[in-house]
Amino acid sequence: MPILEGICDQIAVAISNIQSNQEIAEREAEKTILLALSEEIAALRSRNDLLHIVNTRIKALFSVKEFGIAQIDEDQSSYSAFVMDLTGNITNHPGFKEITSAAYSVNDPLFSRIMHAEDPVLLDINNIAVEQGMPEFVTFWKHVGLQCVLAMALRVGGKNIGCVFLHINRNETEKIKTNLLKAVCSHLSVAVSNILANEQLLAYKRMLEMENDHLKEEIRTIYNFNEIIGNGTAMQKVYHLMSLVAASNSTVLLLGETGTGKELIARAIHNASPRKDKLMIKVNCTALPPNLIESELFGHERGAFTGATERRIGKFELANNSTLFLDEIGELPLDMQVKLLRVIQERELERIGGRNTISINVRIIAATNRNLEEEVNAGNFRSDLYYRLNVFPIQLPPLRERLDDIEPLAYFFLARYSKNTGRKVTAISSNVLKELKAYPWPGNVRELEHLIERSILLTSGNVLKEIQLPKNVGKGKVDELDISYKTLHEIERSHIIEVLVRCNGKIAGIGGAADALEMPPTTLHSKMKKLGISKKDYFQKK
Ligand SMILES: Nc1ncnc2c1ncn2[C@@H]1O[C@H](COP(=O)(O)OP(=O)(O)OP(=O)(O)O)[C@@H](O)[C@H]1O
Repeated sequence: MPILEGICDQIAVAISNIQSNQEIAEREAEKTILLALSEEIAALRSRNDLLHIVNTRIKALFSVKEFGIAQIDEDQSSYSAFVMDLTGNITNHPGFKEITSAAYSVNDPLFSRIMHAEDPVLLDINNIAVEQGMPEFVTFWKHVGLQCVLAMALRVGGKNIGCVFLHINRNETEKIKTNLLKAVCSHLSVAVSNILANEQLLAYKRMLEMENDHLKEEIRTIYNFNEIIGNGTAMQKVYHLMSLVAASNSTVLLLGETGTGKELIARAIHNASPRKDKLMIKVNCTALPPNLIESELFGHERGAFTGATERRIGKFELANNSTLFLDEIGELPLDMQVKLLRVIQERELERIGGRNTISINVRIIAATNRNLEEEVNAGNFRSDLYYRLNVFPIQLPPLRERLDDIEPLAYFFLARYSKNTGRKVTAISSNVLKELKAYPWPGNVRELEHLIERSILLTSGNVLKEIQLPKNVGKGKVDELDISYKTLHEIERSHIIEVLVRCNGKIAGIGGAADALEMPPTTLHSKMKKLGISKKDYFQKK
């Protein structure tokens, strides 16, 4: 017998060894599963990601037929579905949608039991009494014939955040490894918590984006920047700066290439300022010969100089309690720069030939397409005036850097000039839009405006299918391009027209354009004839 006992002992040891080895192997397998799961769970961001992982990994692990994860809602008094398995037949039952979209009280007897348990709770659905306060989905479970549901609380840092429900067949319940299920649930808890945090972040982001859109809209409407077209990033920056400076009295310096909308922006700033009830006064510093600029800006008394037959109020005085827009400030002659600086600093002026000092309250907006810093370094612009003007610079982007704005601008001008010309051109072909976006626009928005105006006149149907863009225009410096953009003939013509406008159309005699241009009236007449300048050019402009 002792031999038999010995054999039995050895068999027992062998069985025990086999069992231990099996357990070790199983534990190793579980560890591998959990490790893989934890890596996947760390990477997931959305409910769909979670659904995918549960469907592909966890379901098979515990022979789960269907599953659902519930979350405790923000108010902490109810719970509702976080994710639902939609792959099984249960989804086809009437009432599934209502049951899974409802919220239930965290104090119901079923949920309380799950939340207070440390281990998974096995629910035999047939035997659950539908007592008072039981959530409605229990009746639904009975109705659709679920056998057993294994429920386990989800917790993060000791705090209940929801629970998982696993539908399994009765004969599978024995095989469930409680410790593995608990470990999986702790991973699921982290996943649910991460997803909720991520969703909250996205919600904040969306809210901020909406607020931002709203603020942008508010800026555009309150400050009435509506007539300015273009909503791209570059223009958004401009609108933002405009809204910051509009209400103040600060001097604004608008910088940007020709035709980028400096005057438009100056008007919008004025219209958004407390001075909006008075007209903004504009002075174009290139339009007048040096000897007229001073009188233009500061006015003159009668008899102050030859030709001063009347007292003249200068633009500075006209702009009192309003805004003075000094366009092309970079062209102002050096001696005028000194005078301008003095008036800006002292806030008072004297008319030419006058004896009284006149106090003025003027807000200055200056604009230039020159690089004023370079002009200062070259000695063409006084540094002290530059610092006085450069209080709040706003740089306007060239059109070639605002590709997103080209289409809305083109349509804006299409609507404007179709209306003006009585044509019904309502669309722009995609080829034309492509061409517009590829062109470097040395003359910026003004050039686009003129091109659309011209093209409308040449179009017969209601779609703009052809445009004539200048050839061989590179992306070089705009100053260089300007030369090819405006001919000498055009410059001379527009300069003479400007002077005629200032001189009220008077050509000869004291205060006449010939005098201002320092040429005999006969020469001016013949030049006007050659350049095709007629009365309508300078009287209409006024
Ligand atoms: N964003 C815009 N939306 C609508 N129209 C615009 C826009 N920018 C410019 N324009 C139009 O383009 C033309 C030229 O604009 P504006 O005269 O303001 O440019 P500018 O930069 O002052 O030109 P310059 O430097 O040659 O004086 C105007 O008819 C103006 O209304």
